[in-house]
Amino acid sequence: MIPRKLPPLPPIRDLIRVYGLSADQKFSQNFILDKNVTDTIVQHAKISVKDDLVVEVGPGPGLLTRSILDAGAKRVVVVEKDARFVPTLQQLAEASDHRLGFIMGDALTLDHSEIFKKAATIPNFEQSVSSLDIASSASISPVSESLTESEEGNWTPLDDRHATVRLLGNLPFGIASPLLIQWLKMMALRQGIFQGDNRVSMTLMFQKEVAERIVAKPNSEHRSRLSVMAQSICDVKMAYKLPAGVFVPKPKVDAAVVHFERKMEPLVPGSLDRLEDVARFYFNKRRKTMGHNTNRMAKAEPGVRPILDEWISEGNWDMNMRTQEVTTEQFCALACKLEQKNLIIPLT
Ligand SMILES: C[S@@+](CC[C@H](N)C(=O)[O-])C[C@H]1O[C@@H](n2cnc3c(N)ncnc32)[C@H](O)[C@@H]1O
Repeated sequence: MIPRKLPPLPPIRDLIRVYGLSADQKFSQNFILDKNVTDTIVQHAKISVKDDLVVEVGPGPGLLTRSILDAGAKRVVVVEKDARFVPTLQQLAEASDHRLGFIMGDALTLDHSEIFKKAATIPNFEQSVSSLDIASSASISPVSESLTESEEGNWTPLDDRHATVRLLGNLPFGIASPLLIQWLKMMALRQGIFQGDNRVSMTLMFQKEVAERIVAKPNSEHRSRLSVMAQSICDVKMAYKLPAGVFVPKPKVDAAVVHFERKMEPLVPGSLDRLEDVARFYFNKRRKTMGHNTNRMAKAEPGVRPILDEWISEGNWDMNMRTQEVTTEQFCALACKLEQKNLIIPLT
C-alpha cells in the first residue's frame, strides 16, 4: 500500500505569522518548526498505513500532524485546547484527503468516546465503527490486517476485533505528567482509546528530566514512582533526545521523546491505584532502606504487617537495599498482595 502524502502546504512559520499564532505560555506552547524533527518523532512512533487510529494531543500549528499524515496514517484525530488553531487545523483537514478530524477540548477531561465519534466521521472508518457500542469495552475496529505484520511480530490477535491505536504528542510540559498518569491508569483498566485487546502505543514528548524518570531502571538515580507505574504496564524506551533550541520559544530545559508499548501481560492485573500508593510510600523516603520504609508502613497501618512479612520472605529481601534498587516486579508483587486482601496503605 503506498502511503498517501499531503499536497504541498505553506511553511508553518508563514501560517503562524499570517494567523497571529504566537506561542501562549498559558497553554505551555513550545512549537517545533523543523519538519526533520517531527518526521523523526513519527518514525519512532512506527506509524504506518496499517494503523487503525492515530490520536495526537496538542497539535498546535500542526507540523507534527503533517508528519503523521505524510507517514500515511489513514485516520488521525487531534485534540487541541487553544481555539486559535481552528483555521490551521481546518486547512490541514481539508488538505488531508479527509484523513484528519479535530476536537477542540481539554485532553485532561475529554471523554474518549468523543475521539471514536470523530474517528467515525472519517471515511473508511464508518463501517467499522457503526457496529461499535462506544460506551462498551469493545475494540474500536474490526481490522486484523494491521496486526499480522506487527514490527515485533509477537502480537497475536485473539480475534478479528483487534486494532492498532497510537497516541502521540509534543505534550504541554505543564500537564505532561498528569496526562501520562491518567493514560496509564486508563490503559490498565482498558478504558477509552486503550480499550479491549487493542495494540496500543504512545510516543510522547516530556521535559528530559521527566523522560529519564519514566525509563529509569532499578539503581538509577532517576528511579521514581513514574518509572514503576509506567514499566508495570508498558515497555518503555527513550526514543529521541532534543535540545531546548529545537523549540520556539526555547524552553528552559531540554526535552525527550519516550515510546511506550502496552505489555501484553501487565505486571499488575487491573487498576494501578494500589501500585501508585505503594510506589509513592516508598519513594517518599527514597534514600531510606527497605527495612526502614517497611517498618514505617507497618507502624502507620499495623494490619499490613503480615502482608509485608510474606512479601519480604518470598522476595528474600536484603533489608539494607534502598527504594531505588527495588524492581518494578517487586513493587507489583506487593501491590497485588494488598489488592487481594483489599488493604489500603497510608499515603505518606
Ligand atoms: C508544546 S505545544 C506543541 C505544539 C505542536 N504539536 C508542536 O509540536 O509544535 C503543546 C500544545 O498542546 C496544547 N494544549 C495545552 N494544553 C492542552 C490541553 N489540556 N488539552 C489539549 N491540548 C492542550 C497547546 O495549545 C499546544 O498547541
